[in-house]
Amino acid sequence: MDKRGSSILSQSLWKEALSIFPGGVNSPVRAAVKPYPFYVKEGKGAYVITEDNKKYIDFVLGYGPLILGHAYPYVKKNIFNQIDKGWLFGIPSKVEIELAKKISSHMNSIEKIRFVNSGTEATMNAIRLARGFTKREKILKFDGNYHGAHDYALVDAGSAAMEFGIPNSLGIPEQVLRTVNVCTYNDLTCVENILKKEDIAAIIVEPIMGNMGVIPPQKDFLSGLRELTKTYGSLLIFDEVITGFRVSISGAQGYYGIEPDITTLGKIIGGGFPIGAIGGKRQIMDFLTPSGKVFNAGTFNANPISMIAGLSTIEVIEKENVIHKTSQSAKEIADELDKIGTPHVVNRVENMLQIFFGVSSVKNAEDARKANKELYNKFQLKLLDVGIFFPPSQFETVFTSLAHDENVMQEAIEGIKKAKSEFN
Ligand SMILES: Cc1ncc(COP(=O)(O)O)c(C=O)c1O
Ligand SMILES: N[C@H](C=O)CCC(=O)O
Repeated sequence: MDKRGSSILSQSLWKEALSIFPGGVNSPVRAAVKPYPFYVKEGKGAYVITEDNKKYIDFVLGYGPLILGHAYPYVKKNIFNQIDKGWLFGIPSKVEIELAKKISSHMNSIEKIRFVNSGTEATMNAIRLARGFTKREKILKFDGNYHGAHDYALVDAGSAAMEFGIPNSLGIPEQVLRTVNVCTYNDLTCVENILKKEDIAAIIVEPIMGNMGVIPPQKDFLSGLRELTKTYGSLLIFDEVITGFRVSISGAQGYYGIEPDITTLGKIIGGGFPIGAIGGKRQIMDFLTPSGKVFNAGTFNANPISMIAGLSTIEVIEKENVIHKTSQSAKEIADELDKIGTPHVVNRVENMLQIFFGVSSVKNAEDARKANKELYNKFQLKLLDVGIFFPPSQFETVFTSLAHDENVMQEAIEGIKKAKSEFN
C-alpha cells in the first residue's frame, strides 16, 4: 500500500468517466478532487483504498453518513441478513417501524415520520408540507445553507453549488425564485423584516451550517428563529440531514434545546445507504398522503436495506458512546490544525469541523467566501500527499468516525504535522 506513487488506474478511469458523465462525475463535488478524482475500490474502517492501491485516512466519510467508518461489522452483518430475505417489497416491512420509533424516541419534535430516499427529497417534501399546512406560498432560507438539489433549495446555496460558482442554478422558473427569500445566517433582524412583510410558510435552516465549511449558530439565533416563527405563524424546519444523530443523539435540536415544527433527516439514519426523512408533530405530518392532501410517494421509500442499515447504525451510536469519541477525535484534529503558522480560523461543533485561511472569524456565508480558498485547496493536496483525505472543497465539512481510533488518530496527527511543515 502506497501514499504517494502512481495513480495510473485512477487517471485512466477518469478519462473514461469524462467521456460518459457530465464533468466526469455523478455529483459535482467529486470532481473537485485534483488533479482528478481517485477511484476507490474499498472502504475499511477509517480508510479508503484506491484502485491504485493508495490508502487514505478518510475524513469525508461519504459526506457525513459513515459515522461508524466504512463497513462496520455489525451494520454489515444486519444488511447481509436482510439481503438474504429480499431487498424491495413495495409493501411495508417491520424494520421501517423500528427505525421510525428509534428516531422518534430520540427527537421529541418527531411524532410521525415519512421515509424518502435522499435529503433532497426530504427538504423538497418538507417545504411542500409546510405550504400545504399553512396555506402560504413563500419560504425563507439562509445564504450558503444547502438543502439539496431541487428548485426551492438552489437559491444562494452552499456546498458544490458554491464551490462551482453557481449558488443560483440555471433552469429554475422565475415564479419559483419569487417564493424564496434569503437572509444572512445569524441575522435575526433580516428574518424579522421579512416575516413582517411577507406571508412565510416556513423558515428552513441548517441548525449548524455544514455546507460552507462549518459555521455554528450564534447564541440566541435558533431560539430567535423559534420565537419569530411562532409570532408570525410560520413553521420552522430544521434541516438536520448532516447534524441528525451526529452532533448529539437528538441532533442539533437536542444539542441546542430548540424544537422545530418539521425536521428533515438523511445521511446517518440510512447508515450509508440512500435515505431521507421528514418528521414532525402529528397534526402537521398527517397532511401527507394518504392521510392528507400533500402528495408524497416513492418506489424506494423505506426500503428495507436503508432501514436496517440506519437502525443498526443508531443502535451502535447508542451503545458505543460514538458522539463523544468522534468529537474527541475531531477536537484533536482541530487543535493540531489550529497550530498552523498561516493566519486562519478553525470552526468546530463536536465531530464536524473546517479550517478557513486568511480570515479571523467565519459567522456566515459571506465570511466563508472571503476565506482563501486557494490556500485551502493547496493544504488539502498536501494532506493527500501524506495519506489524509480532507474534503476537496472549502465549502464542505471534515467529519470523524468511530473508526478513527487512537492508532488512526496518531497517524493522522503525524500526517497533519508533516503536511503543515511542507505548507508553511
Ligand atoms: C443539510 C443538507 N440538506 C440536504 C442535503 C441533501 O441531501 P442528499 O444529498 O441526500 O440529497 C444535504 C447534502 O447533500 C445537506 O447537507
Ligand atoms: N455537501 C453535500 C452534502 O452534504 C455533499 C454531497 C454531494 O453533494 O455529493
